[in-house]
Amino acid sequence: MPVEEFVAGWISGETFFFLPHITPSGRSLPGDIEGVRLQTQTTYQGIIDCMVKTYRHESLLGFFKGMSFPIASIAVVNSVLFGVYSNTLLALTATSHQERWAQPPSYTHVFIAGCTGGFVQAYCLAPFDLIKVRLQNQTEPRARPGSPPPRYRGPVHCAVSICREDGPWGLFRGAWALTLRDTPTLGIYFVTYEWLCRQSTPDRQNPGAATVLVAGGFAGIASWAVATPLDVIKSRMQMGGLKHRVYRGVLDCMVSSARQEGLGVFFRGLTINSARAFPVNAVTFLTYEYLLSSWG
Ligand SMILES: C[N+](C)(C)CCCC[C@H](N)C(=O)O
Repeated sequence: MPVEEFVAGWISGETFFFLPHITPSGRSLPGDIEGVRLQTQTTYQGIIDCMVKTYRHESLLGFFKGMSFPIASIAVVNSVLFGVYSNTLLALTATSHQERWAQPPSYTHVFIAGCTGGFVQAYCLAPFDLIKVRLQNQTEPRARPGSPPPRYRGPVHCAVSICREDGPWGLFRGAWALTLRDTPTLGIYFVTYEWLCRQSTPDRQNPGAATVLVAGGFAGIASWAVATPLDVIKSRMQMGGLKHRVYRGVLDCMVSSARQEGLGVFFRGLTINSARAFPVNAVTFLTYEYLLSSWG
């Protein structure tokens, strides 16, 4: 099993976060917290309102809540996604990454490989994502003398508390919704990327850097656009049992959210998810392709 795809996925997942001087405010972290809060809480009127309130109550640090853990986990998860995707394509089409532009696989194969990568990565992502969502939903201001301490003191404390309260399986709360979100949408992710690259590149040639950036960015937007309804459900299921109500399952969560808040609930966080998806995925694909081609 070729491992360079896993390594390239590992590095490319992280690159975006190491470019703060190039994209000072483009780091995806603030956007991420707004998305999660808009989806799970009903006190915000929109992105701007959520940002203003977060800043007022929690200062700038509020925007970075729950992010140290995901940054560490992004490398692992991206490595699993790209590694499993590429090795599944290898199994289906008997072409290695280097041969793939010259002998392009069918879109069906790309879709199946993307779904497989998405399915496997969802289970690696589940505990990290749960901890992120739980920490991001803590709206208490930073600890002040005399004020009650927040429920979770940090990622490790959060993980330990969940294990203590719900057992180790508690870390996989919402994992099924996450799998439903990621399996088809990562198929769409790779199909969009391949399709856009092939549209703007002469037959059987490697795409240029600009093409990879644009195709990667739009692949991110397309997959987030389709994933947003299930992203809302996933975040709500992960918060179940805390201040929020417990749902009997994915369907129950969908029906009762729609009944109480209207169909618009499924599009909460869509704008912010798409805005962060473009730069993150443009850089991810560019780094991935660059690394694999330079390793020959
Ligand atoms: C499947 N889903 C849409 C959820 C994510 C697809 C893109 C993955 C990328 N690491 C990102 O964070 O944007």
